Amino acid sequence: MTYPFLKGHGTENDFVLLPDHDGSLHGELSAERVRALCDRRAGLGADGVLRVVRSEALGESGAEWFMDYRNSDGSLSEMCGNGVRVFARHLLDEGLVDADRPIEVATRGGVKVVTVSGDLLTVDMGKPLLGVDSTVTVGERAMAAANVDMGNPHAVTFVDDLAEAGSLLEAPGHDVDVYPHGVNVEFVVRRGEHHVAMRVHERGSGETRSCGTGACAVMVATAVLDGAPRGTEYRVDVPGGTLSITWTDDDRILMTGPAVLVARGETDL
Ligand SMILES: N[C@@H](CCC[C@H](N)C(=O)O)C(=O)O
Repeated sequence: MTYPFLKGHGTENDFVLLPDHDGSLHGELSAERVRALCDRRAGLGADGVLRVVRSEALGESGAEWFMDYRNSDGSLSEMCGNGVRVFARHLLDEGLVDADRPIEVATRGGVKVVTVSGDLLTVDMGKPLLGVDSTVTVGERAMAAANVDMGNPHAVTFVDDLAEAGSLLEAPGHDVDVYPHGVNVEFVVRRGEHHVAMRVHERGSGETRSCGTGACAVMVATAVLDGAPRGTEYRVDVPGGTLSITWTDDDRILMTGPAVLVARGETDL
């Protein structure tokens, strides 16, 4: 069976997009197929898959389009911040939405609203939830970590040097009582006023070059430590680029960054 695909990325967090407007792929997209698509040697290679489907085809409501996100190991996640921007870029390129109007994208973590300004897209990521702090471990070393839920779970730990995260070939250890469904772990260093840099180990995908929800969690944890007033914009550098993030007066997180599509073709699913 051949199937159309696109390849895109947001700050080098890369995705295979599968346009499936009528939802006919539903039973076909097994975890095994997702792993095969994301395989960087034997497949197309990606950190995750974005299935582009009309909500009504899934019996969902809330927005016309639903982002069915899968990690590269085939697992589901509630949300993908970079993915939402790339998803919206695809809808724009295909003329399926209007750049002058807010674009609504339903996700397992609720409806996200995207606005467009040239090459940059801003996502209203919703309200962050601060949970119980815990520790993450790298090798023998335990590090205190802030707990920020951006629709998906994050543990944010501050370090003096990003090399302290180690190779990240293996997932950092985490407290399973605090994160029973696994966690994305961010390591953060200060770069300047309202400016940080991070590395991330993503649940289900390993180390990636960017994580949008992770960058938002990092911004929230940093702003709390700083006692920063609402409305302060933070710059969060990731290995694949830079995201700008603001915590608004009405307790919402706005994330701005690029999203590009780089290829299209057909794949043997
Ligand atoms: N890269 C994404 C997050 C993808 C989901 C994550 N791995 C999880 O399992 O929660 C982003 O840009 O937010």
